[in-house]
Amino acid sequence: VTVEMKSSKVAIVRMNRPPVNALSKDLMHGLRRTICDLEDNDVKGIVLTSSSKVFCAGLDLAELLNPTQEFVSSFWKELQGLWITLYSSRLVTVAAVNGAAPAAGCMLALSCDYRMMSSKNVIGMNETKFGLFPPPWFVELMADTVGRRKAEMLLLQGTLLSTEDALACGMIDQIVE
Ligand SMILES: CC/C=C\CCC/C=C/C(=O)SCCNC(=O)CCNC(=O)[C@H](O)C(C)(C)COP(=O)(O)OP(=O)(O)OC[C@H]1O[C@@H](n2cnc3c(N)ncnc32)[C@H](O)[C@@H]1OP(=O)(O)O
Repeated sequence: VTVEMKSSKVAIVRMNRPPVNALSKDLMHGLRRTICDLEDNDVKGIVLTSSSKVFCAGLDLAELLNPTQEFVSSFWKELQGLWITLYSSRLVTVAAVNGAAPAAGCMLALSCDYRMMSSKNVIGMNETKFGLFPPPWFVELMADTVGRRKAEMLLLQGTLLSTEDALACGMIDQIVE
């Protein structure tokens, strides 16, 4: 995770785990620590974005291949901790979605106060496409953002929306070129 101060009050927080910012346990820990440190330093707002062409590919599936029970438990704790920290942050949080944002990548964006997204990208929770279902708090985030029925349809079908369709249903707030 890298931090660039745009002024004394606004920080650009970039996920920097090539090639796709898959959320490993370490990346989730680093993100949470970064947000907490900025909160402790009188910063007012952050822009969460990526240093590569993918915003965030969601959870690191490689780390979740044949894990021990202990690892899954600590991974899950880190995921929940990151979500609670970002969602409930006192900072003004803006997601600048500058690449694909599937699954937990979408969760990160939906946990922010405002979402802008570049065109020709995709965002959504596609877990059902590979036999998983998003955790309940992912579901609530989506329902709070786009409405319950729309969320049900998107989540059941594991739909990834284009930037334009995401704007049309309120999943994002603005398209930025
Ligand atoms: C304990 C938890 C239990 C349940 C949780 C349920 C909730 C789950 C939430 C999730 O987030 S699951 C993850 C869902 N993510 C995806 O479906 C995204 C999959 N990836 C893609 O669609 C694409 O990779 C892309 C993000 C659109 C980027 O495409 P691009 O063409 O730019 O890159 P490429 O596909 O060639 O990938 C490069 C490289 O990265 C590896 N990769 C991609 N995604 C992941 C990932 N999520 N985890 C780990 N690794 C990933 C991919 O395999 C390539 O690796 P390689 O170069 O070694 O082949």
